[in-house]
Amino acid sequence: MEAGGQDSAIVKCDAVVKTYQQGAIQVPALRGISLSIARGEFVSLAGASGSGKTTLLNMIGGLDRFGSGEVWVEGAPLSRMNNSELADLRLSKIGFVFQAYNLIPVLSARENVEFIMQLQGVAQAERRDLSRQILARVGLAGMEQRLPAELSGGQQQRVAVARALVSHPAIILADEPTANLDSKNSLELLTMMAELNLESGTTLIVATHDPQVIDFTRRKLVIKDGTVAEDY
Ligand SMILES: Nc1ncnc2c1ncn2[C@@H]1O[C@H](COP(=O)(O)OP(=O)(O)OP(=O)(O)O)[C@@H](O)[C@H]1O
Repeated sequence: MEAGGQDSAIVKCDAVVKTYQQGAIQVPALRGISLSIARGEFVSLAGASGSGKTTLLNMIGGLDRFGSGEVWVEGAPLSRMNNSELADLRLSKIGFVFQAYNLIPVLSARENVEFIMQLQGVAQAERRDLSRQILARVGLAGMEQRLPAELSGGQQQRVAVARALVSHPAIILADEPTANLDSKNSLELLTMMAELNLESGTTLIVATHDPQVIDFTRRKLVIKDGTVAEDY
């Protein structure tokens, strides 16, 4: 589907299939996912455990390869990128809020936020400035020097969101960002993400089981057995 890259979608998937190989067994995770997400949308990916939400985020984020179909990010087809091009795409366009990329425990909140910018080659003075601003923006002014263990779960998630946001990625992919948060902290985090979405036009794609998150997002894609079962 060559035209997939030409329209205004920031993320587009066409018939994406992903099968994991576990020893001799093939585990189908995505069985033909097609979707289109416009710039600036705030979308939840809902669905039962094992339905394929995390796998889909991994495909969109260029973290893993799909078997067939195509994923376009800002019009660029990921299947045609080599690993180093995928790494560039992740670093330049995508912010991740994933449990698997938790905060680095020996780095302060500020250092955690600066880490990605360091990889991106942002100069130190600018890193300081930007990390201070974004931490203030997520309500953590005065806590910049704290280690993750010295912050609450909700505050740690705010640092993770700040880290994902600091370099203004076009897209933020979040996997269960409210896991381990109570409903008050979840709502605060969601409100903050929604404000940032409106202010900066960042596209947010959030995989979740949490009904509070699903209610909150403007668009909901329900994933069932590796396909899009509902889009409303
Ligand atoms: N690395 C892997 N190797 C083998 N099978 C995998 C792997 N990762 C995921 N799967 C399988 O792929 C399917 C989809 O998994 P996925 O993690 O995408 O679901 P999910 O909707 O994110 O689930 P959850 O809500 O529990 O996180 C499941 O059957 C899962 O067991």
